[in-house]
Amino acid sequence: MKWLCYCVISIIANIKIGHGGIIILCTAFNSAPLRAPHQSTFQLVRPRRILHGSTPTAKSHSIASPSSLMSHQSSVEDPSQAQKECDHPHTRLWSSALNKSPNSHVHPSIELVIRPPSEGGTGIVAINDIPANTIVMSLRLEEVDMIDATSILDSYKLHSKQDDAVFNMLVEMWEKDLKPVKKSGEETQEGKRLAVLAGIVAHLQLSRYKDLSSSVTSPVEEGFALDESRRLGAFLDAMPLLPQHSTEVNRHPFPTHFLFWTDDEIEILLQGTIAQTKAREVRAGVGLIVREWSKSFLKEHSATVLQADILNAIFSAFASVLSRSFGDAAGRDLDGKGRMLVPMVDMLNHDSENPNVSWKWHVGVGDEEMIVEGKGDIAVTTLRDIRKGEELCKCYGWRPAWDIASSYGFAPRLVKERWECSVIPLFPAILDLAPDVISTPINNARGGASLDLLLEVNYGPLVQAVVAAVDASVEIKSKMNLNDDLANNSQMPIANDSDRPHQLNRLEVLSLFRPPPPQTVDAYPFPRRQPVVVVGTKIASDTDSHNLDYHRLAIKSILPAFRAAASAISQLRHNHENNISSPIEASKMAIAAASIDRNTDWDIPALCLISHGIDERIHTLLQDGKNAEMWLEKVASINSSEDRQSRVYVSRHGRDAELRVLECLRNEVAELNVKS
Ligand SMILES: C[S@@+](CC[C@H](N)C(=O)[O-])C[C@H]1O[C@@H](n2cnc3c(N)ncnc32)[C@H](O)[C@@H]1O
Repeated sequence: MKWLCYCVISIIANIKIGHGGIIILCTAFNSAPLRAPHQSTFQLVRPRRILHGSTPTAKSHSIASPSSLMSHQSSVEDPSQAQKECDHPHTRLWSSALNKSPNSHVHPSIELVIRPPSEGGTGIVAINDIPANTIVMSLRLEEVDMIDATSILDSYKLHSKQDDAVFNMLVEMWEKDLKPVKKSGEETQEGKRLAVLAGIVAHLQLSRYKDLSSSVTSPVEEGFALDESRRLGAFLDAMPLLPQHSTEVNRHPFPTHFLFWTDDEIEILLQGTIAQTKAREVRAGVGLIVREWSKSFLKEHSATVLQADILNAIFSAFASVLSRSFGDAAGRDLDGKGRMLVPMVDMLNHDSENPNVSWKWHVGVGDEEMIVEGKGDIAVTTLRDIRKGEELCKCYGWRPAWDIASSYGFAPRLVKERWECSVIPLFPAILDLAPDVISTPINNARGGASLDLLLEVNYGPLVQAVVAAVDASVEIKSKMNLNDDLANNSQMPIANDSDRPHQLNRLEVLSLFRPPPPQTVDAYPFPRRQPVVVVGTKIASDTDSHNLDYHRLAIKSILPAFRAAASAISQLRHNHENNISSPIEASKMAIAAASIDRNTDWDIPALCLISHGIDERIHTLLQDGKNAEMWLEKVASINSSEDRQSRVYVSRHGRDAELRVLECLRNEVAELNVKS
C-alpha cells in the first residue's frame, strides 16, 4: 500500500541505550508554579484596534538568533503589506480570541509581528517601553479555546454519535496507555500524551479542510469532529493544515522541523552531529505512530483527501504540538490531563540566554482546583524593563541546541553565554579495537569476531555494564560516605553548581550515527551506532575562562563512566593477551567507577579515554562539517530555497555548539591530565 510504503520510508530504526534515556517529545514551555504573579502597577486594557505586525527590513536574518528576531519596524508603510498581515491567520486568531473572551487582556504596548518562518515567524514585540513586572497578557483559559486532549476526548464521549474511527482510536489509546500516568515510567508517557494531542489536531484540521472545501454536491459529514473543527477554526487555521496548502500570506511555519527535511539533508547536513540522532528518533517515532493510526485516518478521510495529504496533516500536527504545546507540571498531568495548546501565548518566541517574559498559571488563593479543571488565567509577565521595539521572548526551558532543534526546528545561536552539551565516545576509534586485536580465543575458534567494537551489536552489553557500574559506584560511595577524589584533591576551586541544569547530573548515553568503517564496510554497509556520553558545560561567545569551574564539573560528572569503560577495555586486553575467554567482571568496573581500586588509579586511563574521545569528536565534527558545506555548494545551483537555508542554520549552529563545548573541555582535560 502506497501509504504504508511512504511511512516505512520515514521510519529509520533506532534504539536508545543507556540510562534514563532522553525524552524525545519534550515540553514546549516551562511549567508554572501555582502562585499569583507580582501585582503589576499597570492596568490591563483591551486593545482598541486589531493588532497587526510588520515585516522587518533586514532580509538576511539567520533563523536561530534571538537577537535577530528583534528587528521591528513599527509602522506599516505599504498598504497591501498591511492588508496581507491583517489577513494572516495569526492576526485573525489574535483578534478573534480576544473578541470571544471578555476576561482576557493584552497590554496596549504589545503587538504581533508577522515575519517569514526563516526569520523566526510570528512574534510579539513591544511598541513602547514596558517596565519590569508588568502583566502584558492575561488569558482566561476557558474562554480562549485552549485545546487539550482530556477536554476534547471527554466531550466526544458525551456526544450522541460516537462512530468516529479516529476519536475512538485516540480515546482507546488515552484510556489504555495514558490514564494511569502516575503508575510507572511517567516520563515515557510524555511522548504518547503528545501524540494523542497531535492526533486530535490532525483529525480536526483535516475535518476543517474538508468543511472549507465541501460543496453542495459533496457535503461534509456531520459529527463531533466537524463541530469541534468549526468551534476551534481560527486556532486550527493558525497551525496550517498541510505544507502544500500554505499560501504567500500564511507560509507553513515549520519548514525547518526535522519531520520535513529530506533524507539527504538528514544524512549529509547533520552528519556527525548528535542532532542527527535526534532527527532520526523523531522521524522514526512519528513514523511508527503514523503506521499505527493509518487505518483509522484512512477510514475517516481517504474518500475525499489524498493519502499523501493525510500523512502530511499528521506530520504538521506533530510539528505544531512539538513546537507549541505547553507541558503542564502544574498538577494536571497527574490527572491524565496535561498537554495543552493555548492561542496567543504560543506566539512568544524563545530566548534561553536573556528572556524578558515568563508565564504563570494564575488562579486566586485557594482556587487550585481550577487548574485541574483547566480554568483560570495564563498570565505573561515581564521579567525586566523592555525597550520599545524589543521582541518579547520567554525561555522554553533549558535544553541543548540539538534537542531544541528536534522539537522546534531551530538551533539557537550563541549570543553571549549559555549551558550547552556535546557527546564523547565511550570507546574512541583510536583505541584500535578492531576484530583481530580484541577477539577472544573462543570467537577465533568459531571463526567469528564478536568483540569487534566497530560493530554496534557488541556495544550493547558493554554499555549496559558501564551504566550498571556507575549505578553501583554511586551506591558504594554513599555507603562509604565518599565524595569524588578528583574534585576533593583539586587545587582549583569547586564551582558553585547552583545554576547547572539538573539534567546534567545524570549519566546519559546516546547513539551517534557513523558511516561504516572501511574494515567492515563490505560485509555491513550500514551506518554504525557509536555509544557516546552526554556532557554539558557553560559556553561563552568571547572568553570562557570564567567558566573553568563548570568545565571541571562537567569532566567530573562523566569520569565514573569513563573509569568503568577503561576498566572494561583493560580487562578485554588482558583476556586477549592471555588467551582467556572469561567475560569481563562487572564488579571490577564498579570498583573502578567508584575510584576505590587500591591497585590502580583509574582517573589516568579515564582522562586519557576522554581526551582521545574529545579529539575524535572534534575531528569528526570539523570533517563532516566540511563535507556538508561541499554538498551544499553542489546542490545550491539546483535548489537554494529559503527552507534549505533555514536547515543549514540548524546544522551549522548545532555543530558549532557541540564544538564549543568540546574545545572548552579539551583544555580542561589537558590540565587535569598534567596534574594526574
Ligand atoms: C511557540 S512557536 C512561537 C511562534 C512562532 N514564531 C510562529 O510563527 O507561530 C515556536 C516556533 O517559533 C519559532 N521560534 C521560536 N523561537 C525562535 C528563535 N529564537 N529563533 C528562530 N525561531 C524561533 C520556531 O519555528 C518554533 O518552532
